[in-house]
Amino acid sequence: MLEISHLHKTYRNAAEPSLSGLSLSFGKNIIAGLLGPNGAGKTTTISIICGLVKADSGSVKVLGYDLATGLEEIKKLIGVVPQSIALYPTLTAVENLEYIGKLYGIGSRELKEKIRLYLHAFGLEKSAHKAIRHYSGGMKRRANIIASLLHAPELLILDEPTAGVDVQSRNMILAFLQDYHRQGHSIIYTSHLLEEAQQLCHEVAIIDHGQLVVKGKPSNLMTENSATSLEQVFLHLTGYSLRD
Ligand SMILES: Nc1ncnc2c1ncn2[C@@H]1O[C@H](COP(=O)(O)OP(=O)(O)OP(=O)(O)O)[C@@H](O)[C@H]1O
Repeated sequence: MLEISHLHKTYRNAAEPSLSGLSLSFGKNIIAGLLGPNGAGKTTTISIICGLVKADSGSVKVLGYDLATGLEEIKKLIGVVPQSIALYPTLTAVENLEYIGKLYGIGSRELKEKIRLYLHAFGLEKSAHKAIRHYSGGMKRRANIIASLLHAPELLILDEPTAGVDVQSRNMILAFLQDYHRQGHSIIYTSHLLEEAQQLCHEVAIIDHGQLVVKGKPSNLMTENSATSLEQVFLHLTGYSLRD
């Protein structure tokens, strides 16, 4: 589903590159984890994949389409859940979702039904007509995910979807991701919660300083590094020094 080759990116006025020849690939129909310490380049990579940021060089293929020539096709096939909440705070969940669904050209009957189903699935039906600014952190995150699902993306990309939410919301979000995968979709997600990634992901790529450190199945990485957890593998390979 994803092939990244020799990706370089240095932001304007930045002293250091954010990506320094990153190469990695993930096969189709898996839950993949993109992991790394703060500043490793995860969000930059996601932003390039979805066309928000332009790489300086290198190539990216998403679901068989080359980013350089097929961005419009790619946009139709992927859903991106950003780290920050991308909803209008003064609008209700239904108003936000209707607006986003219309941007995707979804017919109004189908859209209403999808919104109803997803609000129910994400436990938000009672707050459907409440302004987003009155939502709790967990509710905002759940609504943020629905916004990226309305067009039924083949590949769902989520940037720290479970950051800062309570255990109940986290549990719900992870169960949804597993269900979405079972329905035949692919998922790429980033997280700093390595126990979560170990349980959820079929494959993980650990990146640091804008380069791939290692990629593989969590269980294989643990065996290869004589570790009993993915967190041990992560610390072993990326070190203990603070990054800020
Ligand atoms: N718009 C920008 N302008 C300049 N530098 C940036 C910009 N966005 C990110 N960076 C820098 O690029 C590097 C990689 O950042 P990025 O956000 O991709 O890392 P990350 O792995 O997602 O980190 P985190 O886990 O903290 O979210 C960091 O050094 C960051 O400061």
